[in-house]
Amino acid sequence: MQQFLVTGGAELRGEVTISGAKNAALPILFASILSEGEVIIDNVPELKDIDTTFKLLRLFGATVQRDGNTVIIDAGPIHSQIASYDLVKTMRASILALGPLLSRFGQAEVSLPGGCAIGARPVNLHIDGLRKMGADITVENGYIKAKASRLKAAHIVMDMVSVTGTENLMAAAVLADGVSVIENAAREPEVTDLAHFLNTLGAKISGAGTDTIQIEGVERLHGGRYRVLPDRIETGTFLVAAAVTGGDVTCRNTQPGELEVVLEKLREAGADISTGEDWIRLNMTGRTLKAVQVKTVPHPGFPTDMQAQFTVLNVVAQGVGTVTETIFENRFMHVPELQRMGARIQLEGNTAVCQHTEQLTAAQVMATDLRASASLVIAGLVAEGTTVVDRIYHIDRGYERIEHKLAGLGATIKRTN
Ligand SMILES: CC(=O)N[C@H]1[C@@H](OP(=O)(O)OP(=O)(O)OC[C@H]2O[C@@H](n3ccc(=O)[nH]c3=O)[C@H](O)[C@@H]2O)O[C@H](CO)[C@@H](O)[C@@H]1O
Ligand SMILES: C=C(OP(=O)(O)O)C(=O)O
Repeated sequence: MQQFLVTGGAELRGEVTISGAKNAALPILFASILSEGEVIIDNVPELKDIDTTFKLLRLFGATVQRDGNTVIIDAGPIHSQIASYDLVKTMRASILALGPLLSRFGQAEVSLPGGCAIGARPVNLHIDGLRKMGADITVENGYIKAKASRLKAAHIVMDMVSVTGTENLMAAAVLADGVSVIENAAREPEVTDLAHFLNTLGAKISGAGTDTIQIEGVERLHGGRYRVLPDRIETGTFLVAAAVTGGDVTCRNTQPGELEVVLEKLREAGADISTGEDWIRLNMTGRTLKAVQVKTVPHPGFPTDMQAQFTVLNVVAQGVGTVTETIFENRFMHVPELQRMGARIQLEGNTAVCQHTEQLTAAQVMATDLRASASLVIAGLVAEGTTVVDRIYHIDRGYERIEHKLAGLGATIKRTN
C-alpha cells in the first residue's frame, strides 16, 4: 500500500494552482445523466472519486471521455440503472446517481452507502424527498430500489441541512411535472454550481445558494458545456499548510468569496491575507500564529471539511484553541494520530481542545478519512523528522497530485510504491 513520507522543516513558499472542486464535480457528473445531449464539463479534477464516478456512469451505459481536465459525457446509451455495492462502498457520493436515474428513466437501484469513519451518514432525507415526489421506494438486501412513472413536483422541507440530499432532490425535480420547492436547503457553493450547470442544460432552477430552492420541471435537458468551480477545501488546506509552516503561498484559480469564514479565521490566527478576483495570498513570514476557536456549521459557516486542518493549526499556534464538530458524530479520527506525533489535544465531547505544542515529532501515522489524511500531511510538514502516512488512498479521493503541489512549494514529500 502506498505511503507518503513527509519531512518537516520547510516554510512553504510560491504559487499553487487550485483544481476543480471534487464536491461540485461529483454531483455535476451524475446529473449529466439527465441530459439528452452531449455534455462537456471542464475543470474536472483527476481524483479517485472521479474515476469511481466514471466507472459507475460507464456501467450504466453512458460514454465518458476524458481529455485532461475536460470530460465529455453522453448519457444517451444508458441501459442499466444499477449502482452496485462494490463501487458504492468506495464512494458515498454514489448516492447522487439515485435522483437523476430515477427522474430520467423511472427506475434506479442504488446500494445503500453504509456508515464510514466520520459517522453513520444515513440517506433517509434523500429517500423521503423522492417518495414525496411520487417514487415508490423499498430498501431490500442493502439496496434502495426506486420506481416512478414521471416524478411529480413536491414541496419538501428538509429536516436537516444535507448537501448531497439537496443536490439529489434538486436534480430529480428538474424533470418532474410541476414546480418543486426545497426548504431548509443546503447553501454550499457546490449546490449552487450544480444548479448553474443544470440551468445551462435548460433546467429552470432559482434560489440556489439560499435556503429555499425552486425548480420548475421541464420535459427534457439538452447538452451543453460547463466549468466546475474551484475547490474551496483544497484552497483552505494549502492556506493552513502555509500558515503552520510560517510560509508565503498564493493560491491561483480559486474564489476568495467561497472561503470567507475560513479566511477570517486565518486572519484571526495572525496571517496576512490578500485576495484578488481569482487568487488568495497568505503570508505568515515573521508573524506569530495564534490559536482560534472554530465550530463547524453548514455553509456559510465554518466547513466541517476544514476542521481537521485547523486542529493542526491550533496545535502549532500559541495559546489554547478549540475545534467543535457539530455536523458529523465521529470526525476526530485524526486526533489520536496527531497525539502520536506529540500533539497536545484533549477530546471533550465534540470539542478538541488544542494546546500549543513546542515541537511535533515524526511518527508512522494512519490516514482514516480524506481530511484527516490532509491534517496528517500538514502535521508532517512541521514535525521534526520524517512522518510516514499510511493508507493514502483516502487522500487520493480528494486531492489532485497533492505531493507535486506541495513539493512545488518547497515541501519534502515522497510517495512510496
Ligand atoms: C460529496 C459531498 O459533497 N460531500 C460533502 C457533503 O456530504 P453529505 O452530503 O453526505 O453530508 P450531509 O450534508 O448530507 O450531512 C450533514 C448531516 O446530515 C446527516 N444526514 C444527511 C442526510 C440524510 O439523509 N440524513 C441525515 O441524517 C448526516 O449524517 C450529517 O450528520 O456535505 C458534508 C457536510 O458539509 C461534507 O463534509 C462532505 O464533504
Ligand atoms: C467527507 C468528504 O467527502 P465524502 O462526502 O465524499 O465522504 C470530504 O470531501 O471531506
